[in-house]
Amino acid sequence: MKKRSLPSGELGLIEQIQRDFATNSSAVKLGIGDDCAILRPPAGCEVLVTTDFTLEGRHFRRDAHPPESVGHRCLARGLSDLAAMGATPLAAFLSLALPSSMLTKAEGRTWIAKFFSGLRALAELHSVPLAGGDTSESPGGKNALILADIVLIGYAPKGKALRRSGAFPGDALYVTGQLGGAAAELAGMLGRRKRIASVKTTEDHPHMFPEPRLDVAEALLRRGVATACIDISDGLSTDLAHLCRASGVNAEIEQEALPIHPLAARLGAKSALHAALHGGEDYELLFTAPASARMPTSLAGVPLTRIGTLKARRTSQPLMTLLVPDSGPEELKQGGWEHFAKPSRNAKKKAR
Ligand SMILES: Nc1ncnc2c1ncn2[C@@H]1O[C@H](COP(=O)(O)OP(=O)(O)OP(=O)(O)O)[C@@H](O)[C@H]1O
Ligand SMILES: Cc1ncc(C[n+]2csc(CCOP(=O)(O)O)c2C)c(N)n1
Ligand SMILES: [Mg+2]
Repeated sequence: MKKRSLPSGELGLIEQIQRDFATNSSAVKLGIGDDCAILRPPAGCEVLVTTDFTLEGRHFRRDAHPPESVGHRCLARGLSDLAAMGATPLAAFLSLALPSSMLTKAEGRTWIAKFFSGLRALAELHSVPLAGGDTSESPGGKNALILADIVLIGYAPKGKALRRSGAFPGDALYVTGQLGGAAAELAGMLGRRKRIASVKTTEDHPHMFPEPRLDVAEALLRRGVATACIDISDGLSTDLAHLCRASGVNAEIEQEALPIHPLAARLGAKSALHAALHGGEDYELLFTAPASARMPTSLAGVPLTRIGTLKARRTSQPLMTLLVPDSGPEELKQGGWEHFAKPSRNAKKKAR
């Protein structure tokens, strides 16, 4: 968002957003400015919709996260859900509640401008128009928080969207990219005394600037090989459990096959494994394909790693098993992020 015309009040901010996100996308027949947007999905496609909160104190901290990262991650969360189903983005909608001081004070206005510049950079990268939203003053006076909700509308050819429920016993299990990097970077950020003032590049920042795997998902859909898919937002162990339950299968993971992110590897073997299995917010894809399918080592420039195999559902056996080298199979418990868990549970997991 350009700094020359700083927003004043709700209408000023909306007009600024309208100017900065002007679009000539043929998918948006009517964008920001009326009671509803009018979208035009391509013929022969189904519409996919997802929504995600970005809440101060829960998903980011104003004293730890650069505002560009907050804007980027706000959109990335929704784009990653579209990628998980093989969908192509059509438009985004942003609902934003801001403390009133953020519009009246220069520091607050700068924060808002940087938030939007982070969001817009990712939107431009993936050609996603911002077609609407809502703006409100968040309650709480001096203690008011920044609350954002992003809605993503996407499309996929009729009947082709990938689901969590399509996997079969015997299928191979793959992940994109590397695991544990987001948790490792976040732990480093929360351990610092001051906010990171500016970042030179969005590359190699798995927590601050995750890269939603839209291109990989599109390539998977084109190849028609994936049977099921989910994105890793809450941690591999938790999201794999969702896929297993939805597909009615058990899973076996080979610990040694897990592609550990270098930032996690630096924490030492035990913490690195914990970050990779339970860390969350890596926004990589976890997908399945018949074991006989030929899978390339990378798709759309992103490495693919086979990390395990699905088994027939047996309630007498654990839903998920970890094959540990030199020790044998262990039950893999669902240990990722959970809202409403006791604060110490999620916090302890980060510190370990
Ligand atoms: N308050 C709600 N009302 C209706 N449906 C909801 C509500 N909260 C979640 N859901 C639905 O429950 C399902 C799982 O939601 P969840 O937020 O856990 O998605 P996810 O993709 O696993 O996680 P993430 O939020 O990290 O993307 C989705 O279909 C979602 O639309
Ligand atoms: C300040 C701060 N503390 C902790 C975390 C970690 N965290 C928050 S929500 C979440 C899971 C995904 O969220 P959701 O289930 O809402 O999609 C994770 C791993 C963070 N990002 N910022
Ligand atoms: Mg998801």
